[in-house]
Amino acid sequence: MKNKHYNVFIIGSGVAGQTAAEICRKNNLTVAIADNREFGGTCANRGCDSKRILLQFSKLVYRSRNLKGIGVKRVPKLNWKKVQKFKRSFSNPIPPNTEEKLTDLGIALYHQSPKFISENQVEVEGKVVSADHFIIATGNIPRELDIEGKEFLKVSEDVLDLKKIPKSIIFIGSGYIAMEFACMLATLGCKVTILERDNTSLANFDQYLVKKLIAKLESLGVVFVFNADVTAIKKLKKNLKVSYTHEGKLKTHKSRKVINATGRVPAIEALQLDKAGIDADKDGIVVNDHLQSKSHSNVYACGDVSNKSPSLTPLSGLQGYIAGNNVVKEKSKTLDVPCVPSTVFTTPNLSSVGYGEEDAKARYKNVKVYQGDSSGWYNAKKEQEDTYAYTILVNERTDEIVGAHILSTEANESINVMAAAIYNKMTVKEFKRMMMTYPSFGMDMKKMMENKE
Ligand SMILES: Cc1cc2nc3c(=O)[nH]c(=O)nc-3n(C[C@H](O)[C@H](O)[C@H](O)COP(=O)(O)OP(=O)(O)OC[C@H]3O[C@@H](n4cnc5c(N)ncnc54)[C@H](O)[C@@H]3O)c2cc1C
Ligand SMILES: NC(=O)c1ccc[n+]([C@@H]2O[C@H](COP(=O)([O-])OP(=O)(O)OC[C@H]3O[C@@H](n4cnc5c(N)ncnc54)[C@H](O)[C@@H]3O)[C@@H](O)[C@H]2O)c1
Repeated sequence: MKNKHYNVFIIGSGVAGQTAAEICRKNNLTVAIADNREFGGTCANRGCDSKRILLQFSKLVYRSRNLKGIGVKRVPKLNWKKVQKFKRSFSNPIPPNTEEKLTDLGIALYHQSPKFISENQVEVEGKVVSADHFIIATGNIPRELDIEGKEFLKVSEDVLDLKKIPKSIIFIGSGYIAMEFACMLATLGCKVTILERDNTSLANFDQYLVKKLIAKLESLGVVFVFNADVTAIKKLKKNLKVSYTHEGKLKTHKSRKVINATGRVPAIEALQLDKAGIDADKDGIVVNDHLQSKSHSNVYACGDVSNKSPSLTPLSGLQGYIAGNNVVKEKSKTLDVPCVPSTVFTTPNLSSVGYGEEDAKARYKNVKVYQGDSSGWYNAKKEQEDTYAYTILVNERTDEIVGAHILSTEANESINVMAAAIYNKMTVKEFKRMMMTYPSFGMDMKKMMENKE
């Protein structure tokens, strides 16, 4: 078997792996990167980017429907084949472009899953490769459901590649993935059923807003079954039959497709981490604030696969930057993330940054909760949108904004203003002093923080 040696061997070519690889290479280290799928990672190939391209079409249909009869004559009919072609015009070039970029930087590429065979060696493509440092950036993969008929389950990337809108679909789970796709497919005429094990959706989001989002999706035809425990899937002639228990009774529901949206887990199984003494738990590879493995100091982990959550693209990029720099100069960077904004890209968006109500109340003695329904406000009414609401949390002692949660058609953008405010420890008074454009959802946020009594 041939032997090779690099200063740094990186596993995974998503945003985390690529960011780390570029930093190491630009600092004149010899670098190799391995991926067992198409280069470029989840977000660009089969996640965020492709999703938002598809969602803009269902949003167009949704918004035209709201304005039908008051200026819009006909709701647009989509040519799904062309929508998919447009999506592929973004995703197809990702793997060759990524490979070209990395090769041009002088980085060696491997197209297989490496396996650790010792503390500083992996076996890949028939070679034994050793390295001074390893960076593991393998991301997350869909959680496997161990039920009868699991071979009939599809996952998020199958939804992204749908050749046509199915007549009916079941999502198991109601987190980010299920809610976004359920919204898209229901808007486009698919009968959507959600079977959720918990008693609510999006458990980590503000539940005052989640309730309103569930009601919105129900108005689009989505059927939610909470406290449902899926036990089996059986193939019928055209449909799949899902069996589940609900309130102590065994029930069944049929649909054309069944999507496993029960969460994503760290992609570590193929790596033989035990051979190198690298510790991992259910959240991923156990790392310190320098993203260095706690059990093996020459190994770093970054992105979704590290045990530092949440699993979102901007945080993976940041972690790749930290891991890469720490390989170049040990302990030069520390992960310190004050607040990470995120959005569930339903229509309307549910966006969140900073503390939730419960955590804010645990952290601060007195928390002022500004909460309300803004569906009667100009910005919602002009779009004929019936769902617009907010929860904003303020530390009463200092007047500092500590959390913001918004459900609106533009929440994905307006939450970034709130992220800047929280990051810079702005008080309500300072926030209100800022000039903003008019009319805008930004201006609305000042009004949200008015005392009603
Ligand atoms: C449908 C969907 C929608 C999403 N939408 C959003 C969104 O709107 N906003 C957001 O912020 N985040 C979103 N995410 C999450 C986001 O995609 C991830 O947080 C991000 O891509 C993680 O980047 P990463 O580099 O850590 O991992 P990844 O991008 O997953 O890269 C890991 C790479 O490692 C490779 N790999 C895995 N195992 C091995 C192995 N054994 N050997 C070699 N290579 C391996 C994989 O093939 C992959 O290329 C979404 C995810 C999904 C699935
Ligand atoms: N807009 C975004 O930023 C975005 C979009 C998609 C995905 N993501 C990332 O991908 C991750 C995975 O998304 P996801 O939606 O798959 O997971 P999730 O963790 O957000 O939600 C999973 C849901 O499935 C439920 N569940 C778990 N096991 C179940 C079972 N056996 N039966 C029924 N329900 C079950 C959970 O209670 C939960 O509600 C997210 O956590 C996020 O990090 C982000």
